[in-house]
Amino acid sequence: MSKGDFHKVDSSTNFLLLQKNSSRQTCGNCLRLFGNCDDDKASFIRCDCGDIFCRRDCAPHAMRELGWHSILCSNRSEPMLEFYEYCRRSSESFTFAAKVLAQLLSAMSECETSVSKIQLSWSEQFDPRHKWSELAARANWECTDFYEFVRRACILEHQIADAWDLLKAHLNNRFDLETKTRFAELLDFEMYADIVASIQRFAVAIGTEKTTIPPTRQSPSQNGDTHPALAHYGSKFDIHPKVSYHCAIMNKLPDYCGFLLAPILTKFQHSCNPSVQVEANSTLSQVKYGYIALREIDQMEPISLTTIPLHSSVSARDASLLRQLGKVCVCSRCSWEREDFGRVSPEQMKQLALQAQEEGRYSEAELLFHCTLLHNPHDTDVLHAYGVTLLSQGKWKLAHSIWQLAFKVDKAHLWLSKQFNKDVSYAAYLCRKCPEYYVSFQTISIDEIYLTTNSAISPSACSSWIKTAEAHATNRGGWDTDRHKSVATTDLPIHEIPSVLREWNLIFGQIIGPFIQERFRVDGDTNLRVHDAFIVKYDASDGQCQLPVHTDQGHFSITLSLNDPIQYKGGGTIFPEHEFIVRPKCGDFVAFRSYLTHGGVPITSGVRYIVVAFLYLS
Ligand SMILES: O=C(O)CCC(=O)C(=O)O
Ligand SMILES: [Fe+2]
Repeated sequence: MSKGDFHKVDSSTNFLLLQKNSSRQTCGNCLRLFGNCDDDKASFIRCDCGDIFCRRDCAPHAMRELGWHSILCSNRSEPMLEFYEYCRRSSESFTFAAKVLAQLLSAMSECETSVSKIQLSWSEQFDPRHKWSELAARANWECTDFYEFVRRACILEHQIADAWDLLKAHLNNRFDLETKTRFAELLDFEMYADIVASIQRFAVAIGTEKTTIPPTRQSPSQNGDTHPALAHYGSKFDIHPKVSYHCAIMNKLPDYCGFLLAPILTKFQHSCNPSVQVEANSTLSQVKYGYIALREIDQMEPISLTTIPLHSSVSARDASLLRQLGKVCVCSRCSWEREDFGRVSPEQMKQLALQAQEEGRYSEAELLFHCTLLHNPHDTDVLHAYGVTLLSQGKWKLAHSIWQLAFKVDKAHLWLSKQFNKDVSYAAYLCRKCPEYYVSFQTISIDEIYLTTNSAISPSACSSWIKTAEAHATNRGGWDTDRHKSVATTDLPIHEIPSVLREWNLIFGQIIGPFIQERFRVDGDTNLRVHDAFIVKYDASDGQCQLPVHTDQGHFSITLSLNDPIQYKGGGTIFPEHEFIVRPKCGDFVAFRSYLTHGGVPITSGVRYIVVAFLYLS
């Protein structure tokens, strides 16, 4: 499989289970999250018990006469209320298992599948050799006393028997005689205990939301094609209240909403350097899922996924795995972190570095790339990735020099040659002892946000830049929309438009450079360089009209208006933490430190053109 390939898995035995304590409005069947807007409110239906379902797809499926939710609904059922309360106090695995059982019963009521076929397929898929009570006792086992372990397992055995009694009492009331007879073999303690054990062993936490940290603007080629949900899938948690998986998840994952139980999870081995991650499609009433390759996977290489959260140290991961699977991991990442370096080949080091980079563990990635380069100093792909990791840590100067060095090694490298051309296109500004500039300005905030006020660039130059950019866009078949990954603008890089580049370099040397040096107190003899500079087009009627809140890549950023705010409605650069929107007039710019959170306010009519530049000191 190549990196990013998605492999769909066909299986009828997949279950999505909503985390019951989830306070948000989530469909109990497909886990879709509903917002507060009127459209969302109209698209779900609330059962009297409080659970909600998508009105169109999931409600007819789950709430029909023998739908899984109707089978388990606590409304007007004393035993069911007691069951849920008991599970809350003992183990949530019992609730999840009841849902799985109800889904099996519901599927049976719809087709002619025999009970024995369902039982057989369950044991083939989930291999229920392990007793839940022992699995759960091990999951909570911090002491080494075997008798204590056995004592706990006995208590847990009583718990599952009590839970089953309550559930069975409800199901006995719920079904008529004919249905009971038909389902008899499934309404069996052994089957229920097998389901609980499968959940304990194999269910993985899944989430649907992205992180709330403001993204950084990065170009796609710098970061590879990271899958957006990387951190959110494929982590497994002990489903037992004594192991605080709420805390485990809340601390380590940005957000999540439930669990997936699927046969494929039983087939792949765990690795702390996994080759795939599981993805579930939660928009349909039926669960569809598959796995996505996180890197190139050789045909002979066994596929692996993670069954624990990966953001912890090797000792914490060892402890989780021991509790979960009764063994420790010997993957290359664990060997590296245990400082057993002899077991890690240079190729594995490279892979670990790339993994660390994708997961945002940049200092670890830097060290790994460094060691990889000791073995092979001329690997230009590694040099490229090494630069990206340095850049992500704000080491702009070092990153650019590594790329320049790498370009000298391989002048045919596509990305490196593009970067080289860009670097040599932009003039550097050499900071002086006493910079001179004639721009008047206003201070917007004590956090050093400055707005120029006397048209740093003439309005006629601005309109000629717009005309040239539009002509350039027409010639090349349109504006660029994918130069930046997480926060994309509709833009054109300045270094690709020669006449604009010439004028930019003049203005940068005469106005912008001295202004930045003076306002931000940059030492003399330091070079101020351009990491990226581009013309952005916001169009209210077509394409992009706003930019989400983010931080930039550089030491300083500027946003320069190429047309006047009267030519559009809305717009401007917003600094949400300062509760301020800055709207420079044509030819003026706002300058700030790139780490300040900011965004582009939506325009509601007209077109807004700006120049954005990210600058760094070298
Ligand atoms: O629209 C704006 O004023 C902000 C643009 C910006 O922050 C960017 O392109 O990085
Ligand atoms: Fe920005």
